[in-house]
Amino acid sequence: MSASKTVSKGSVNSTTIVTDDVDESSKPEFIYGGPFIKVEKPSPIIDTATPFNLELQGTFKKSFAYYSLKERLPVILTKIIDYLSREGAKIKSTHGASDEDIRSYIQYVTKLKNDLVTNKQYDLLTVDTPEARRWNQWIEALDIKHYFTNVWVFTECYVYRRLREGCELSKTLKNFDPFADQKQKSFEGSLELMCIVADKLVNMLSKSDKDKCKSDFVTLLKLCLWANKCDLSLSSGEQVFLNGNNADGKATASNIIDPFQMILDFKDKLLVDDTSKIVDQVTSKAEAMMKNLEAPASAVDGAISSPPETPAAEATDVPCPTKMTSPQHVMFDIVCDNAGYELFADLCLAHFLISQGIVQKIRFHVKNIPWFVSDVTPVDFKWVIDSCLKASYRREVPQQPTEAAEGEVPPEPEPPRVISADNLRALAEQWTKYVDEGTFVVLHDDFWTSPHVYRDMKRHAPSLYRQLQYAVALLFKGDLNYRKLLCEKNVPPTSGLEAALQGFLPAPVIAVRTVKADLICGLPKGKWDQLNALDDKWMQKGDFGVIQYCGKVEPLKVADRPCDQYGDVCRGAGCGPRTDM
Ligand SMILES: O=P(O)(O)OC[C@@]1(O)O[C@H](CO)[C@@H](O)[C@@H]1O
Repeated sequence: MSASKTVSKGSVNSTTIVTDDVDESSKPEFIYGGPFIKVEKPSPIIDTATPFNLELQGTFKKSFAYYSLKERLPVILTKIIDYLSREGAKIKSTHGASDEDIRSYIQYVTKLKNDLVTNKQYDLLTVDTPEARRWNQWIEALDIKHYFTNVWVFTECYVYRRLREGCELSKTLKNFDPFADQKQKSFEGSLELMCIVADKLVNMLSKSDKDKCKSDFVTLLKLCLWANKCDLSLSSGEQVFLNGNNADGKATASNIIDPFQMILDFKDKLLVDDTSKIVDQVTSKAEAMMKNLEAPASAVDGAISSPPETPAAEATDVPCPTKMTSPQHVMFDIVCDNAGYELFADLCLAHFLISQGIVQKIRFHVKNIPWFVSDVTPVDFKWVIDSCLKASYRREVPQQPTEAAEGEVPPEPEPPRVISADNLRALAEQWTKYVDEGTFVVLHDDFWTSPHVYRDMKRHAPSLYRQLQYAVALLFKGDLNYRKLLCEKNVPPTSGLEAALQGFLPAPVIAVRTVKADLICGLPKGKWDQLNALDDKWMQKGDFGVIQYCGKVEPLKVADRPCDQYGDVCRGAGCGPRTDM
């Protein structure tokens, strides 16, 4: 490891990036009463991969966390700086910002990047909001407050939270999303894929027999999985093409990329496939819940579907969640990941579940603030549906001519295949209705943009935990959710999901994720070694995927803590009419 820091030019638009090792061992230190002298301190960086059963962190030099903090995240920050410099005029006119506002944000991001690459201690947030104060308490409670030395997920979340703070501190940039353009471009680049999927989805929506329904449900789960390849944080903002190789990934004049065909082509890359179990369990649990809702409360074994002693409750009031032990609706929850094509795929699954009558509501959990470049925010949720609604697309693809047998007249050429946005627009129209009538509910709890792993949700966000307990199942999309489900711990790859969740059991968990970080569970014995032998970077590329299920659930009892809104005076109802329970 070099004794002194070297600074070299980074690859992105000539912005300077510190590219040597994070090395704290040779910093001069002041000894009281003496001159500045060199004090050798042990380097925090260890030349190894993350050992099993430890949390991922940037100090393991052979881990993706190290590479990510050293190379990827600084590039993401540099791109924001470049974007602000390049598109300053546009940003100023959209947000009514001044040159000074843009300059201040650039300075803010530049300092953040320098602090990251030199492994400084986290700064406290300076905005004064209850949520920022909570962040500061979490930071203050840490034993280790350095970017590389603390747990990777904390550092990454902290960096995205700080990016937000830069906007919060500005008078004019409060609604600025530094990733909005990238998300938009990625959506536009996937338009043809969405048209192709929409054309097939319309044939899955009319009420079908049990077998077809099951096979379509399985297919849509797999569609959702491979849509998770389209993640702009892994690619540092570059557009991702679905069939792997970015250069070859574009559809050409005569070639169509069909996401349904990809499901078949990628069969061997799906390392854990619990889809059949998921479909059986979700459908039977949903059926049981539906019966429960239809039956009068007294007829249902032990279930209190409305709270006891609620004389003043309005018929339209939803009982207080602290007392309610069964939900008001049969609901399926999607903890979303990326906007654009991935959200589109989630909406397709949601639409299918509603139209087949499997559940009555879908709750989409999204991020409150711009997050990991391409994660869905409430604004993104709306523009994705609106953009589908307005989509205009048409391409005629010539069909391969059929060969004529020797001596026979060649058959008439097939007419070209027409790919258009007609069905896409029709679907989006229905999604708009679903949103308006509350069949699709968009929720954005602050917990999703906290640095906490899901084991700790009950402690940090008890109301959210309780809210999740009413779901038939929780579909966690993507790699970041997976890391938080596994408590950011490099568990032995053959350990089961239930053990890895460490007690996070609000409702059945479905984890759907392409592998983009070096942790995994549920693999068959020997598989991990076999994949490592073929490519030691296989866990960093998003080429492989898992669809995993844990059906173990903690029973939902009357809460032992008072109602969030009314405390001890809560009479069981009166928390206001809610659509999300
Ligand atoms: O959650 P997603 O979108 O599937 O992936 C998020 C991701 O790009 O971000 C992390 C690093 O920034 C990685 O774990 C992962 O590759």
